[in-house]
Amino acid sequence: MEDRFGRRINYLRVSVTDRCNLRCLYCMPPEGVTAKPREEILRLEEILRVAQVALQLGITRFRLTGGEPLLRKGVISLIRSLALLPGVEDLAVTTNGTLLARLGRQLLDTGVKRVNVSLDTLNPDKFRRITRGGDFRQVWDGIVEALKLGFQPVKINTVALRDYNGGEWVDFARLTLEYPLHVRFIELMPVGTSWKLAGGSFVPCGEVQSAIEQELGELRPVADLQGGGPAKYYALPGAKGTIGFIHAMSGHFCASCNRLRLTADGKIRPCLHDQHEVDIRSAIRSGAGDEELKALFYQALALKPASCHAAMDASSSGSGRGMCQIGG
Ligand SMILES: Nc1nc2c(ncn2[C@@H]2O[C@H](COP(=O)(O)OP(=O)(O)OP(=O)(O)O)[C@@H](O)[C@H]2O)c(=O)[nH]1
Ligand SMILES: C[S@@+](CC[C@H](N)C(=O)[O-])C[C@H]1O[C@@H](n2cnc3c(N)ncnc32)[C@H](O)[C@@H]1O
Ligand code: SF4
Ligand code: SF4
Repeated sequence: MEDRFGRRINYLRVSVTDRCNLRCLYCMPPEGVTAKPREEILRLEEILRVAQVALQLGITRFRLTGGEPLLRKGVISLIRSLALLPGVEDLAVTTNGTLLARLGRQLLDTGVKRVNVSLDTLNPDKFRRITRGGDFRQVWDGIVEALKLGFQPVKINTVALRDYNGGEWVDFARLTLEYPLHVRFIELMPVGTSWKLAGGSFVPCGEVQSAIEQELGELRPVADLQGGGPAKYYALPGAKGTIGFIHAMSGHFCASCNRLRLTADGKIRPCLHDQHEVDIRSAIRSGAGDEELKALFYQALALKPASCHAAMDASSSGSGRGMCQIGG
């Protein structure tokens, strides 16, 4: 599929649940988000149906996200079915890692080869603070298990937050010397309203890169790692892993955007930062055929903006769905 700006769209981010077992302060409000009633959430077979239609349209890469995707009942069997669909070239999961030690083996057996794990601090107390109660050890054990099992690449997503992990960027970078981990620093984005709690901690990736280079020497650019995302990758001399930067705010990458999103409640969302959505759930439930569902994808494609400068302005008030409801 190609959109009206000539961008090739071949990637669908699928949010399989709006629930999460953490409440990261920039993603969720302190009281959590009221989960949608179960009947509003796409059933597993409905997600598969959407994926089958997407494949017919040339979407070949899929990422499961959420909320916390590994919390969704039946997610392993969903992933196994997705992996078996003809034409799927890339299937990956973005997770907070809390269930990875437990489910890693089953996940690998589905055919998924790579995982992205979110981790914003290496300090258990800070981790508890940022995630409002999470256990650092669970996530770290999950990451170690993923490496042991042979997931490749294992990427770490770290939102750069001056007041919360400002002293740790170099420690994260050092991880790539010791482990074949790919640490990506992400700029905080104004999505929903919760990000505002951490808004004052926004740091551009350039500053993180300078801090790392000052301490550990120049970062050399490396070829893109396996993936379909916007990160730019670098490495330290002799490192086993890489360091990536996702300049979502300071140098956005909309001109090469390749993706659509499917929310847990069955809406195709053309852009992370734009409130437009196309309801595919109602169509599926009223018995629409593949051609009608394809038409909804084209409708979403037509709504895809060239970029979202206004919404991505850090001074934006933020509204609409939060990251945990869109899937990042
Ligand atoms: N602005 C913007 N941010 C995005 C987009 N896609 C992913 N991100 C952000 O990038 C961060 C990492 O996303 P991941 O779920 O790990 O996915 P990815 O980086 O696309 O994955 P790879 O395929 O491994 O490259 C998250 O904070 C996302 O919100 C996008 O299209 N636009
Ligand atoms: C919404 S989470 C969903 C998947 C899973 N629960 C996890 O944390 O990996 C996906 C990604 O979005 C990132 N994220 C959430 N809110 C963000 C924000 N306001 N700005 C930048 N990244 C954000 C998280 O750090 C995570 O890496
Ligand atoms: S970033 Fe992921 S783990 Fe943290 S609250 Fe949001 S959905 Fe949950
Ligand atoms: S902000 Fe929207 S257009 Fe830009 S890269 Fe993200 S999803 Fe694509």
